[in-house]
Amino acid sequence: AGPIRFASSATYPPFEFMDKDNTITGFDLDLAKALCKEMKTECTYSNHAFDSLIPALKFRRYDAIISGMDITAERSKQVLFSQPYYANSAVLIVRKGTLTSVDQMKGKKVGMENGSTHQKYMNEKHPEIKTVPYDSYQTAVIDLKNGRLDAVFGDTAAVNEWLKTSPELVTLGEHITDPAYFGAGLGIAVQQDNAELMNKINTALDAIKKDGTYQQISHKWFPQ
Ligand SMILES: NC(=[NH2+])NCCC[C@H](N)C(=O)O
Repeated sequence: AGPIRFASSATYPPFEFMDKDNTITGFDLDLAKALCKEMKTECTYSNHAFDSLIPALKFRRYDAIISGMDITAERSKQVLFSQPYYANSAVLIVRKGTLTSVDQMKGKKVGMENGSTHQKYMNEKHPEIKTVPYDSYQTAVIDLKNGRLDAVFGDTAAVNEWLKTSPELVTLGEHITDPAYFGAGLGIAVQQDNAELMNKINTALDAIKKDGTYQQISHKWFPQ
């Protein structure tokens, strides 16, 4: 067997992004590397657009997806998910001094990544809000800053990262954890018929949680 081919959409710091040297990095990458070390397997890491990650996995271009991906019932019809490796919630961000309550979002434009659970949630739960799909969250945040969007909706952990470098942005409203849309956390996905690899990944996850490697990686990317 060849290396395990991991794919991530590297536009979502701190989970996955391109560093200054154009190398794919982040919490998910460190986690995948620790798992590969634990499994004593060679692995490769590729950058791929979020909305076609699952199709590319199904076409066997990759063996595994690690991409800040929510474990949802709908995706579980197409892929096999690992145990959750990170708890998630979602939140809106706006420019400071603009909107102060979610009720004011009616008719406003909110951006999110195409194919994300955030997009589906907004479309179904808030038809009164206009959703604008983006290839990546990075572009959506740029458009929020320059006024083309009124808000962006994403994972709290990713949003917190954008807020660090964008003092003009602020969260709006409560953190949302609707399991019908956001599932029970983030998971690694493999092809549905690859239970063998999934067992290895879950066993390796248990091992790196037990020996402290997971906590070390988590502390590096999510310092408290
Ligand atoms: N690497 C990324 N761009 N990830 C976006 C993930 C968004 C959201 N957590 C989802 O599962 O739909």
